[in-house]
Amino acid sequence: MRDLKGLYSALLCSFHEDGTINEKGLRQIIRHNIDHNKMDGLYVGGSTGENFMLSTEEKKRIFEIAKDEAKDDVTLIAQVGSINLKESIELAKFATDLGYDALSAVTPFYYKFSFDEVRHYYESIISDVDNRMIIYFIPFLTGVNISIPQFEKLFANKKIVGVKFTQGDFYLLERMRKAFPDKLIFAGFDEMLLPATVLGIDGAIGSTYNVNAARARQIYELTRANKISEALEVQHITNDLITDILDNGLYGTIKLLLAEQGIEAGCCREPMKPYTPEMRARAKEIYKKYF
Ligand SMILES: CC(=O)N[C@H](C=O)[C@@H](O)[C@H](O)[C@H](O)CO
Ligand SMILES: CC(=O)C(=O)O
Repeated sequence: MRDLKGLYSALLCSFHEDGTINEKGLRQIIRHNIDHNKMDGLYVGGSTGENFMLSTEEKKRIFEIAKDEAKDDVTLIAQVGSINLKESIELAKFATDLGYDALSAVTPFYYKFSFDEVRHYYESIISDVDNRMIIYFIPFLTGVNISIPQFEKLFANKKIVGVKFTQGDFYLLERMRKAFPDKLIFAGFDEMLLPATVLGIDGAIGSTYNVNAARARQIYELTRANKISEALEVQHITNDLITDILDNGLYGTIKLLLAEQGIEAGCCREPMKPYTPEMRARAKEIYKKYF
């Protein structure tokens, strides 16, 4: 079984202007992450992949393309979560059959599900597949919080091997690290890679690594080598960049930055808005400033 630790790009998906998947562009983004960015893995079908706006068939197609392009070059995690549990179960089987190294599922969102319902959801997704599950914990978008005792109940299932922790609460992160030394914790906020690394994460999964991989690698390795002030210099530049990206529209700007490097990263999926001339111009300025 493949070691899941390391740095992952949350894979973007390239779309044509009419919203259909641009397969050529998607393959280019995948290759760029492997060959140029030297990522340890790809997190496929996450928020960054605009997954929650796609049909089941489109989600499957993206899992297929990513596996076909990446082969066994890097670790592949398939995000299969959705509030349609039947769909999640189907996608978990599909990705496992394709040979994905692990699964991940966002906490079920929109309705105020009880913890028992959340637990049932995870147990159902993995019960019939021979694969590992990483909980996708992102309370600022889902509104779903999980306490340490609740994580303990989820982690009692040996197939649930870790969590993608997209949360800025470092007290909770420290408590998680102490409580679950044998589970994998992946940091989900690229802005806070340095402090999360100090607290002993096993890796990180992020959208900005699609373009800012070299700096992310430096932050991660310098921090692990206890060269904190050097790492902080790189985190400062990174956070200037991330602030500029967020200000101009997160996923669209990352795609426009990839386009500057000759990659057909395409558009975002509606209801995300099409690029305006101002947004394109600003992305060019950001590219010149940081790359
Ligand atoms: C919602 C979302 O995209 N979260 C990502 C990972 O969890 C992050 O990589 C952020 O995009 C990034 O840290 C910028 O805020
Ligand atoms: C990590 C992240 O952004 C994702 O879920 O795609």
